[in-house]
Amino acid sequence: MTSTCFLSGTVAALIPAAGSGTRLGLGPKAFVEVRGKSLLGRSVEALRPLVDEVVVALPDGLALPPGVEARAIVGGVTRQDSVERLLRATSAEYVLIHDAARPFVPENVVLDLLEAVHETGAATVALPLADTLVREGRKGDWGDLTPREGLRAVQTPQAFQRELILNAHAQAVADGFAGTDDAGLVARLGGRVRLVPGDARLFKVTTPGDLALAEALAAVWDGERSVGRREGEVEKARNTGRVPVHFQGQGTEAEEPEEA
Ligand SMILES: Nc1ccn([C@@H]2O[C@H](COP(=O)(O)OP(=O)(O)OP(=O)(O)O)[C@@H](O)[C@H]2O)c(=O)n1
Ligand SMILES: C[C@](O)(CO)[C@H](O)COP(=O)(O)O
Repeated sequence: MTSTCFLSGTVAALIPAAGSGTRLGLGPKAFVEVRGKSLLGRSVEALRPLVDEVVVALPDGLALPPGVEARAIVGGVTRQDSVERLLRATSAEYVLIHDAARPFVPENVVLDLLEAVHETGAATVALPLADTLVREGRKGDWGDLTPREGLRAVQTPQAFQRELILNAHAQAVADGFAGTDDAGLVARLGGRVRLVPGDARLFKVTTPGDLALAEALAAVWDGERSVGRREGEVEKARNTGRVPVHFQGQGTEAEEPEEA
């Protein structure tokens, strides 16, 4: 059990990392390195101090990169399959589902999410849009303008009571519904999903251009860590009771572990 003031159960970070990275074109994306550290390693490193255990879904036949401290299982054919397997591989009361492909995770965002999930059972980070939005028309020309007010770009991490999101996944399978994220599976059943303000640094590394951006951001991000600023923030949060778990480093029991 946790020693939180706002969550009374264990929390597992579940990281789908079993994609093939087709759009990036450098092999399985989670293993691609930015300034000497894999995207997966960066995601695990950011979440591990804030949760009870970290479980990762990997492509069949691949092992965790050296130094990445997590439990690994074999992922599925789609992201949704991989997440469903991860959900069955933990018995934690709460889960934080996070794409390995989003390597920069500000801890204040995670703490906000965990606070929100206590109230609603489901929460995601979502970013207001800054650009004008238009649907492409004929011959690649300007089509219909889409008002951007109220629109949000959905990111990860997303936080859930595990039973709630397990049920939403089971219902999606039963309905043959393929979603693009997990919060949407709860929302399609009428469940409430709290939106927590996102962060531009949580962008998903998808195309080669994103990798260049990640390299540039990593230079700043790693610099902050090396002077202890980010760890200091976690310590401060822990001392004020904002970190929702004791972090003893122990895992929770898996229902159907399929070790990678
Ligand atoms: N069968 C799959 C497909 C995707 N993912 C994970 O889901 C996250 C988001 O997926 P995406 O960015 O689309 O990654 P890829 O599927 O690797 O990329 P692409 O679609 O370009 O092949 C990634 O961390 C990816 O590893 C997964 O665990 N299992
Ligand atoms: C889950 C997600 O990151 C939320 O924005 C996104 O939908 C994943 O999409 P992908 O095409 O599987 O990368």
